[in-house]
Amino acid sequence: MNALLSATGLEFGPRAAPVLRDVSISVAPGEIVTLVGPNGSGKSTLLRLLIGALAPRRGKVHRARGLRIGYVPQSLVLDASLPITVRRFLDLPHRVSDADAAAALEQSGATGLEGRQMAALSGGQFQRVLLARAVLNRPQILILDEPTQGLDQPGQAAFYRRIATLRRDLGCAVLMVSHELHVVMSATDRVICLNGHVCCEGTPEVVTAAPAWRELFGTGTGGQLALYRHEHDHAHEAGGAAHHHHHHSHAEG
Ligand SMILES: Nc1ncnc2c1ncn2[C@@H]1O[C@H](COP(=O)(O)OP(=O)(O)OP(=O)(O)O)[C@@H](O)[C@H]1O
Repeated sequence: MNALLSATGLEFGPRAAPVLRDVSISVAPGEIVTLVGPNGSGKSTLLRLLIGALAPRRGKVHRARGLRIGYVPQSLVLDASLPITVRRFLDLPHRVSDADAAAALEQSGATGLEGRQMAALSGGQFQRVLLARAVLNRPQILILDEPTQGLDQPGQAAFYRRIATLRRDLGCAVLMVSHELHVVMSATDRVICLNGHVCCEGTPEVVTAAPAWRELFGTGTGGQLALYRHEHDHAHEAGGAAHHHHHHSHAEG
């Protein structure tokens, strides 16, 4: 397989208490891969190793030659005392044309926000602007670290639909971290469950049946997933009724 991005035998953190041990991963062109795992299981660290922001103690990361990565970090704290408009934010770190900025905003569902102050955006708008900045790089792979953090459930669902559309339009692969298991499962080609090491990986169906998954997330998840899939098969993509419906079927189990 010609992976866009891959890693083998990654080790990170102190030997006595490794954050990651023997982690191998690869992402093929066009696929959507989701990393799941408990807090502190090394998901963000793995993404940062893959983009080259951190160096592993052992192991290797391989990026396809000239690979264009669009990275959306888990959080970005902007100094509210330094005003910056969305348009100027999109010029960081490289200036872009107005046409490219407008196109990226449109692709990210943030049309017309150019003149707004970054500090005045809602959480959902902020995430979409971060996504627009990642899209500007014409990425072959989008790497998203908990992109829907702080969004309500309809907001999350809309965000994942947008990711699917972007994947189709840009032809890019997507590697993301998420805690929203039920939504992720419906929007993902492959799931990798991380807990310092790769516990299990595969299609959503395979992973949720794995004993390691059940240990981490309990058997309730399987039931919720079945419910979600059932509803999802009935295809109600947009509209408040669908969200309402989903909300009920995803009560904690
Ligand atoms: N540069 C670093 N050096 C050493 N340890 C680190 C470094 N960065 C993070 N860690 C540690 O690695 C562990 C995993 O952190 P990480 O942020 O990767 O987890 P996560 O799975 O993304 O968690 P969450 O779901 O809470 O976001 C944490 O214990 C953290 O303190």
